[in-house]
Amino acid sequence: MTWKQATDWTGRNDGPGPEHARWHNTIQAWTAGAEPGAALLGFASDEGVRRNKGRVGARDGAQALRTALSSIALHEPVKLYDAGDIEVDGEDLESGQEAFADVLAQLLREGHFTVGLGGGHEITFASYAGLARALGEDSSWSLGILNIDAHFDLREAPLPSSGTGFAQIAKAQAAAGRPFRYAAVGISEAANTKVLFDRAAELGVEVLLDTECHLGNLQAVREFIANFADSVDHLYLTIDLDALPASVAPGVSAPAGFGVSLEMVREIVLAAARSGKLKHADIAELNPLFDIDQRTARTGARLLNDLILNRG
Ligand SMILES: N=CN[C@@H](CCC(=O)O)C(=O)O
Ligand SMILES: [Mn+2]
Ligand SMILES: [Mn+2]
Repeated sequence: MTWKQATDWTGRNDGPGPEHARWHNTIQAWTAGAEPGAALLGFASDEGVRRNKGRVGARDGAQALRTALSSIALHEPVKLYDAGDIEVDGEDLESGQEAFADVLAQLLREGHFTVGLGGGHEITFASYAGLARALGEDSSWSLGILNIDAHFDLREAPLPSSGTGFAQIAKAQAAAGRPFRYAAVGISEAANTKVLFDRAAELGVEVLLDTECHLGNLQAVREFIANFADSVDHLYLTIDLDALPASVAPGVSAPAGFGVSLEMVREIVLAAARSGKLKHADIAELNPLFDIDQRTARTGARLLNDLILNRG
């Protein structure tokens, strides 16, 4: 594991001052004790997708998201920090997740809103571990996990992977005597076997299918998110870009044949951001090797920008 703290931010520059603000001339390298703001932490990992027999390349996802964020214009003052990347060494995913959790816990304790940049969806167990560390090891808090994803990622497998994250979290929460509160939104019946649906039911997972997530159903979807957020102390939002249609997000390991529209995913992201409960978010599965003209990276970057600017 390596913590690469310095990352480059460059982009179109139209001049000085807040009227020309973009991400690249606003974001600063994070230093300990900085005034609270939104802090990015990358997780450069291919190992979860490799173990899950997917097409690898997500390791470079965090940097591709930064490139896509760079020239996005900022219309209001915002404190943005980049805490760099935790780089997984070879097959040692577990040390990387541990290191990510450590740095994330420090950022959370310093009062930042934190944003994890994957990497495959194995980032979710690292995010959870960091949140658990920052919230404390007792059982006095409840954490709601809102996953926008075509997949449950509730696999039982000999090794942790990008497909096992929420099963790992369920076990860790049970071991700590805390409830497992998991809402999965955008789930595809075609992309999850009956075994996975049965496991989700056993674990009390709250589910919205991809076919239910459309703008005609906006009120019900908003209520689903609001009810879920109301029922927990803290919210963690995780966005797997493969929830989006393959035309919008081709640069992922497992592109969706149907998918949830970008408008709808943005509504879900905004509902989570405005809940007043959101502590941490991450975005996963961007694989630049399969992206077309930065389509997936730009979509992910826009969602992150809107999430960060709409926190309530
Ligand atoms: N991160 C999760 N990935 C999916 C991959 C499915 C596929 O390869 O089709 C899963 O394990 O279910
Ligand atoms: Mn996933
Ligand atoms: Mn997925």
